[in-house]
This record gives sequence, C-alpha cells and structure tokens, in this order.
Amino acid sequence: MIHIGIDSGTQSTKAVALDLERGQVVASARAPHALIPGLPPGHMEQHPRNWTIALDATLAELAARLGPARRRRVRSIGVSGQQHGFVPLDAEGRVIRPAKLWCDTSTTAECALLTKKLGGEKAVLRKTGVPFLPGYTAPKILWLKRREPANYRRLRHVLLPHDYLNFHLTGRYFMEPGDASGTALMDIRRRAWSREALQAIDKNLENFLPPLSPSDVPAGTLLLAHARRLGFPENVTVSAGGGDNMMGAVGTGNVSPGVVTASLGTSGTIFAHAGRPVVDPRGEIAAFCSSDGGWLPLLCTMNVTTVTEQIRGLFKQDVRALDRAAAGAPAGSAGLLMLPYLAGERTPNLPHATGVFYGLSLATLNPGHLARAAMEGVTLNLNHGLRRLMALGIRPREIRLTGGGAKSGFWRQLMADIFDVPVVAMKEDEGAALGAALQSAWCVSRQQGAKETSLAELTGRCVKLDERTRAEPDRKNTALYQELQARHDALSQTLWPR
Ligand SMILES: Nc1ncnc2c1ncn2[C@@H]1O[C@H](COP(=O)(O)OP(=O)(O)O)[C@@H](O)[C@H]1O
Ligand SMILES: O=C(CO)[C@@H](O)[C@H](O)COP(=O)(O)O
Repeated sequence: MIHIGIDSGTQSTKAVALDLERGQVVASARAPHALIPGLPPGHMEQHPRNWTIALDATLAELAARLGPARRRRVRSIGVSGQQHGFVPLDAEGRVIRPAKLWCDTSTTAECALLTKKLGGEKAVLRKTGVPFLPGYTAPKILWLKRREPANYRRLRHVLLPHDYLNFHLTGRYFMEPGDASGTALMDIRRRAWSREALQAIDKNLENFLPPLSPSDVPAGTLLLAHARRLGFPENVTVSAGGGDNMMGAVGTGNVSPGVVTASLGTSGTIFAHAGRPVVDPRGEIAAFCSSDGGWLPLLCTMNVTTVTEQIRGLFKQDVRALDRAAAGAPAGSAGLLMLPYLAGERTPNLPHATGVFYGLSLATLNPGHLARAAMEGVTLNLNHGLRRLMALGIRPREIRLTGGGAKSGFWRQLMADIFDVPVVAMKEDEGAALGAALQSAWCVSRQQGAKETSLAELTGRCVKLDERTRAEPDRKNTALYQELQARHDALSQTLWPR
C-alpha cells in the first residue's frame, strides 16, 4: 500500500509517498508559497488559497511520479501543517480573510486581555496548561473580533492550517488534540476544549469549533473529484493529521519517551514525547499534546532559517556558500554575538524585540563572521530553551534533526557543540511529511481492527537515522560555547528585561 504525507510548512508544501511494505519513500514533490508582502511590522499572513494551490500541485506531481500502477495502490493521505494559524471561515466554508500565522506578533494586547479574564498567568496555566502568547490562535480570534468586527460577524468556523487542508480534501470540519493544543483554547490535561478560554473570547465560539476527535480517527475520505483528478482509488482515507511538530515527532520516531527531536524550519523547535502532560510553571516550554494520544512538551523559537536566509540574501550566497563563509570564521566568531530577534521572539517571550549584532570590529564586520555569528546566535537561542526543557526532566542522549537547516553539515556540528549533545539527521529529511504518511497508515490499520499495527512498530520499520550525519560535541568548542551562552543570555536580559 502507498500512504501519502503532506507537510504544509511556512515556506513551502512538501509531499512524500511511502511504500509501507518496502518501508521506503518512493516519490516526493514540493511547491513554494509565500507570505503576503508589505503588511505592517508584526503582521505575518498567508492566504489559505495558496496552501490549497500548493497542495493540489504537489499531489498532482506525486501522482505523476508514482505512475498508474502505484497510484492504484494509494490507501491514505495524512496532512501536517504549520501550527497556530487562524483560518476564519464563513457559513459556506469560504475564507473570510488571510490567515494570521504562528509568527504574527500583532496580538499582544489581546493576550493581555485574555490572561486578565482568566485570572492572571498562573491561573491560565492551571486552567489550560498553555499561556496566551501572540503566536497562538486564541488571541488572533479576539483580534478579529476587536479590530475587524464586520469580518468577525461572518465567522462560523475556525480551523487551523492543516485542518483547512483536510477540509479541502474531504469537505469535513474536523480537529484533533495535537494541533488544537496550540490554539490555547484547550485544557491540555483533559485533551478537551476549555469552556472558560472559549468564553473569554465569545460565548458562541464553541459552536464555531468542531468537537475534538482522537488523532487515530480519520478526518474523512478523499473527495471523489480529487481522487478522479489524481487517478487514486475511490476510498482513500484522509487521517486526522496534525501540526508540523506533532507530525515531525512521528517522522523522527519520537513516539515514546526518551527521544528528542529538533526541527530547523522557518521556526526552530525542540520537543520530546511524554506519556503525561508537562506544564512549565514559567510557561516557556509549550505543554502541547501529541497527535498520537500523548503529550509533546515543545520549545519554539521564531528566528532560525529566516535569519540565515536574510544573511545569505545580503551577500547573494547559496546555502553552501553561506556554510563555507561561516566555517572560515573561528568558533565564537571572534567575540561577535548576534541576538537573532528579527521577527520578535516567542521563547523568550519578546514579541517586540529586534535583532542585535554585538562586538562589531574591523576583524568581525565581514560576511564570514556575520554568517557564523548568525548561525551561532539562533542556535544559542534554541539552546537557552533546551536548558529549560532539561530542567523539566527531558534528558536527551542524542537529538534527531529534521527541517531544512538540518541539511547543513556545518550547522549540525555547531548544534552538537552548542547543545553539548550528539545530533543526527534522518535518512528522510522531510520528517513532518513522513510522519503524516505514517500517521495515516496507523489510522488505516486502526480502522482494520484485528490487523492493527502500533505507531511505534510503523516508525521502527520506516524511520531511519542517517549515521553519516552524526556529529559528536567537540570538547574544544563546548566550553567556549558555554561561556558564550552566558553572554548571550545576559545581553538578551539586559537589552530586553523580562
Ligand atoms: N543545505 C542547507 N543549509 C542550510 N539551510 C538550508 C539548507 N537547505 C535548506 N535550508 C533552509 O531550510 C529552509 C526551509 O526549511 P523547511 O523545513 O522546509 O521550512 P518550513 O517547513 O518552515 O517551510 C530554507 O529556507 C533554507 O533556509
Ligand atoms: O509555531 C510553531 C510551533 O509552536 C512553529 O514551529 C510552526 O509550527 C511553524 O513551523 P515551520 O513552518 O517552521 O516548520
């Protein structure tokens, strides 16, 4: 059987076709989609229509690559998507306005209002487990109500990006706890909507959200129009899918405690599977649910490949030239430190912070030092959160890498040195797309009942480490980076006191 996984990321949509019997990805496809340009600072939006165009294009390309015989063996599709985006739909399921994304920081006033309504930060953590942060969906809904009342009056359905793609494929409104836990509208301990959080926005909001279904329940069946266009059978199951980090967990075999994954996409995330809710009393680590029945404590920083892309653009380099330039500068960039908050930041919670190069001199103001300081800065920023994850009891023996940034050998070594933990990339680098394919295969096997296969068995069979990419911490550099971490944290704290 062939199981298809789609990952609708912030910069592009990726699709893979998994041949389950061979345990291998046999075809893949990709299509880019862009942010809406020219919006005021802090506003980050995309039109959901561009996601469906990219989804249809990648599915068509995948179908062509599979050829007629394998197309007839397609059994299921799973969808992964960037978390937290708010897709507002009217009564007919039409998109009312562009989606505000996970990296939009325009809702700090709404976060403050919601936090106050629930009784303050501690009360919010007690009631839902997840604080109101600008990246999450709840303040975006209140923003629409307060700032665009005419649009809000038309609101009848709230979906997240991956739910909207499921709706496009099946015609059904459906949500599951993994991605839904990133709305900040759930009590993540009970895996259920929090009536209090919903009512803090609108007493009718509950009617605009589908009930939460367990993640092993299918979202629906692929609409016939899609199946015919693609040459697929008529009974293709579309699984619940999930947020890209939840699916990245599955695609890196992070489905039982003890495994830690880092994703270097547009955002940077580090997460671990947990058999119980992990609520950070400081609210820095997100207490999300996974999309396989467990929980997924997660650290997210907003500035990862956006920063390296910006530096690369400045010097008109391709990704390899950027690596070479950075490798030409010494570890620690001769004292040049970068606080990478180009888009504000979620962890630490500094939505209005800006970036800083500290330590510019005749020796460091050149492309190589700037590139290295940028890569070190985003990695030190991630490491700040990794220390917090560790303080909550997550102990990584190694970290599995996924996302675009994991393709850089130079960056992998930098991560091993800064995290002081071995890192290793995966044979299939599209972890979220592979995870979505695997989750759909799991969902089909659960429907078949008697022949049910566990998710751990499926990942054990299909998820493979690429041992050639393994990087061990280099003792020459780990001590230096510990010092730099302290300087990075102190500089951040001095410039942006919390
Ligand atoms: N070899 C590489 N070295 C460093 N960065 C890379 C490399 N290949 C891709 N990238 C980065 O990965 C980014 C895309 O990552 P991806 O995980 O697909 O993002 P998203 O899922 O957020 O759309 C690109 O913008 C690019 O900056
Ligand atoms: O906001 C978060 C996690 O809380 C981000 O990780 C988004 O889910 C976007 O992911 P990428 O597009 O960077 O993969």
